Amino acid sequence: MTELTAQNWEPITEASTRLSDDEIKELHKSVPNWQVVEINNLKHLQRHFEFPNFEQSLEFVYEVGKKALEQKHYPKLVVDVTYVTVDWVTHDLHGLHKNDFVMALRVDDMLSRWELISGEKDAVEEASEESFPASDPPGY
Ligand SMILES: C[C@H](O)[C@H](O)[C@H]1CNC2=NC(N)=NC(=O)C2=N1
Repeated sequence: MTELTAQNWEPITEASTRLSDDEIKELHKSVPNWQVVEINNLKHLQRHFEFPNFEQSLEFVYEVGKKALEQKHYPKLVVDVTYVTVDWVTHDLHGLHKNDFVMALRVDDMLSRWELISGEKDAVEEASEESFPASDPPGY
């Protein structure tokens, strides 16, 4: 099979069609932790992520949201205290497109760096608190 990569994005045009079941099966091999689910006769790509607390769930959703904004391809995000569900579908095509698999792969790539990302954030917060203590913000 041709390996899916995070760069495989294709613009949706009038010629674009949703994937066939065989194509879905093939692309699914690149993101095995995601599930293909059928909702109201439409196939979606979903993954459930667990986090130790709501803060982490929210940070994760924010990072996924930034990826979505970069690409203007938007997921359904369900945030609960200790889990997040990410759901991709290409609404314009009423089904799955390769792009949904590309986005899933980008989320997986981001997750593999997740500890690093949250670690860096903590460090940044500490540094800015030192420079501008909450009791004495700049300009006050
Ligand atoms: C014009 C605009 O780019 C399109 O409507 C995009 C926006 N983001 C989208 N996101 C998703 N998930 N599916 C779409 O069909 C879609 N369409």
